[in-house]
Amino acid sequence: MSQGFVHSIKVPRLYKTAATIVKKVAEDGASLKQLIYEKNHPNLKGIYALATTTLQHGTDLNELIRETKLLINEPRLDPWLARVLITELIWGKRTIKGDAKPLHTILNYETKIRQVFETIDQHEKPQSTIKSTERKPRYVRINTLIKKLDEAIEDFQDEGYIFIPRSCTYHEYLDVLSTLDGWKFTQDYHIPELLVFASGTTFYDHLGYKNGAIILQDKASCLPAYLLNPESGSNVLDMCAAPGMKTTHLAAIIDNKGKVFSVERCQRRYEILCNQVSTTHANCVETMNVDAMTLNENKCPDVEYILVDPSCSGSGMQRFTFEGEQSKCAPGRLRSLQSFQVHLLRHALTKFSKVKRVVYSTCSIYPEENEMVVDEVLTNVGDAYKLVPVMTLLNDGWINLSSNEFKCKDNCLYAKPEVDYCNGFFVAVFERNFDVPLPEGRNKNKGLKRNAQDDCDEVDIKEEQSNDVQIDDNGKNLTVKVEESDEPVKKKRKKNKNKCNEVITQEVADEKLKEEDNADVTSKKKIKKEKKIDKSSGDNVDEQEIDINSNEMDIVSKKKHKKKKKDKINEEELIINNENEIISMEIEESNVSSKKKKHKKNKKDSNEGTIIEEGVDEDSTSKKKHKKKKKAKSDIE
Ligand SMILES: C[S@@+](CC[C@H](N)C(=O)[O-])C[C@H]1O[C@@H](n2cnc3c(N)ncnc32)[C@H](O)[C@@H]1O
Repeated sequence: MSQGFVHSIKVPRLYKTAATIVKKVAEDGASLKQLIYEKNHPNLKGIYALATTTLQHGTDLNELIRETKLLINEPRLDPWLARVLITELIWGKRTIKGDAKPLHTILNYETKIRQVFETIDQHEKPQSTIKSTERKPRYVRINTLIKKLDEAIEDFQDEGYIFIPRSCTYHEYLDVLSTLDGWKFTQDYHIPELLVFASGTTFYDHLGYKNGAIILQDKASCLPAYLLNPESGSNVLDMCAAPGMKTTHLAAIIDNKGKVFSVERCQRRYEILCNQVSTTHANCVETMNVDAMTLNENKCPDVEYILVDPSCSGSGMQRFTFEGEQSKCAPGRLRSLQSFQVHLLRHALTKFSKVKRVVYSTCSIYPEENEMVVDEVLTNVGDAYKLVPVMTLLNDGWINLSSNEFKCKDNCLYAKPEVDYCNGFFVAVFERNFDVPLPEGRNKNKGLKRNAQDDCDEVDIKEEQSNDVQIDDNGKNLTVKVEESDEPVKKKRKKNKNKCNEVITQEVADEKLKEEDNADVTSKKKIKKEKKIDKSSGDNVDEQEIDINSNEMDIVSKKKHKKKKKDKINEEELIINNENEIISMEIEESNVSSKKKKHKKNKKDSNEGTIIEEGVDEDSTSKKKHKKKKKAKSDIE
């Protein structure tokens, strides 16, 4: 630990509070006024002025930060606080007083900032406010396993919401969304059970949310299950299931008739999945804590529909940040993700002889994880599958499609936040041609060295990114990560270590297949769990890249030592994503076990549900809040 930096001088509360408010307004579309009045601060006027000015100069601030490379060179500096301080320096009092470290950092850049400011001023850039299109509406999926859609709409009307009937065309619908405010709500143009409320509408205290009747799920995340559209009574496989948003959507689509095999490799996320399944009364779901690459027809018989929604870069989730440009995904990481995605999708397409339709989705906007994955797999499967043009499935009501430059042409869809008012997303729909036999041979995994820890990490990073976007202004059990947004990915991954630690190669997968064919499934699961826990206590994985090479092994063992130390002092921070409705929770070991108990209890008493976003025990909440406060405090200092 660095000895030179003393965490004693606090950032003035005015700046700290303004930064928190700006963040919430920019990312979540929360109401500025409401947030201001919530704050019990002697200088409300000052905060209001500072926050509004910061928001008004969003574009200029982005440019100033980019040109000065401020956040690149100062990764510990909270970006929101930086914006507030620059605002004070340029448009406010023109000076900042105080001895806290972030203030000094900004002052060190003052000359540079002013120089850049001169140039952007000369260009007479328009000073923008946060555009309404940058605010994501609040999507509420009605869980039709618990409540009928028309009843839900009526209930909301009884609560005072004003229903705008479903639009006739997609363009008309987008117009409605652009003006959706206050108490208005409407029905999604494509997905009937999805209702859309004004940005910032909160439901964390809503009874329906608590009892699983309503699910806060972004439209993008609803598209895969909607497009897979399994028939009631059929068997469905969700290969990458946690935290279970799409699994439970699938269960609702088949009306709990048939079966959803819901597979999650990471144990920590598996527990969350089980909780979500139980809360939402998705009784047709059979959860499996295994690697999807080990699945076959014996384990998941008669599967006709498969959803492949693998870990990805999460680049589609970053739009709602204030950042003008996205943080780029390292090429190595992207390659590794792509290779993993290809293997998983190919497995889905080739190992289940009865499958009719497979949907592949990512919340990435990189062609490397989308068109390029689809193209590669299409080459492997030949004519045994064809892509269904998504445009026809959506009755011509979509705007952004995959690129014609690829083999998959414009058959797949992209959701674009600035157009579709939802997260960035990609979906491809494959349909089986039973006239052509499936290609023979193994799904070779040579060079594929992803492990369960990687998956937990990948998702966590994505979730953290999306969490920055999704924080609810009501904030129940949500973490406002003011200080950490620019923390390097490497560090975040370190934080999110958990029990899963299983290197998956083809050899391992094959061995598992053999073993499992001979073993009773339940006892096998137990053994696996024990194995994982054993490994996690001694092992560790490289935190930077998924492809571990021999040089990195040294680093790994050093990290082992560091991590052990760190683990003792750090509580585990768990961020759950439904890729859209995110919750950040700090979970202590005890919570994990109490969750397990809770899950068991829920199974017994299906009327009592725990809520995924809230999945923390009530009595531990205040403890966590305290810890959270402490952490935020020390970080900002
Ligand atoms: C994008 S998330 C899935 C989100 C989920 N479909 C939902 O809608 O709630 C990807 C998940 O796949 C899991 N995963 C990654 N590789 C896997 C594998 N080989 N087998 C099973 N699960 C895997 C990750 O741990 C992660 O939870």
